[in-house]
Amino acid sequence: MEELIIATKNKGKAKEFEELFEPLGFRVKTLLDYPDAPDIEETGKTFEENALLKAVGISNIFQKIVIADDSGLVIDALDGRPGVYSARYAGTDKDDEANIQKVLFEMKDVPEEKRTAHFHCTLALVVPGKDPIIVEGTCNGLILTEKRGNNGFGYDPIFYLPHLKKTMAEITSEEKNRISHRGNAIRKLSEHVQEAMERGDFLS
Ligand SMILES: O=P(O)(O)OP(=O)(O)OP(=O)(O)OC[C@H]1O[C@@H](n2cnc3c(O)ncnc32)[C@H](O)[C@@H]1O
Ligand SMILES: [Mg+2]
Repeated sequence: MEELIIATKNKGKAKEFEELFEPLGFRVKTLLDYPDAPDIEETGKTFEENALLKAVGISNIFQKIVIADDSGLVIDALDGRPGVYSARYAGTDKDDEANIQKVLFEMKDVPEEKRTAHFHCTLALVVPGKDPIIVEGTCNGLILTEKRGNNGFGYDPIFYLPHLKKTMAEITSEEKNRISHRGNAIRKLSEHVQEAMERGDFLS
């Protein structure tokens, strides 16, 4: 079985990558399996720049095929914030609760029809010695005024999917993978990964 390294330390993302890539015949490893891997600073101004920084940085260390995910919540009424700063919006890195409370506070006077938002995911696939491949996925929704549901991670409890009448934290991970920004991006990328496998890029 081919091993795929995902350059993430986010447990929620790691679970979704496993669920989406393992049925395709890959053994998914993340940086949670390599605790000594360095933190790559996300100094980019776009999702693409940060995804590339993480994928290239980790691929250079392991000399293996690496995928990185840079993602976030883009809220129209907040001019696109938190955007690339989604993980650290409230200051400390990856404090989901503080990030949600900051968004809810900033959105407190925004009427329902203006609470539109989307999740964005950019994936970078780096095969050593080859040009990187970039794909994107999005998922549209509305920002609620309070949290609902316990599944998922990050901003899922305040991200409402009107067609399902549920938040991203009230649906199962199978349902989330079918419709999410990450699911959509991974489905696009999986074709490139299969092609790399057929070319023999995984043999090293
Ligand atoms: O950089 P890595 O190690 O992959 O993990 P991270 O959590 O820092 O990931 P990002 O830098 O890409 O920041 C993305 C943030 O956007 C939010 N986010 C991304 N995808 C999400 C999803 O599917 N559901 C809810 N929130 C999400 C969440 O707050 C993440 O921490
Ligand atoms: Mg990050």
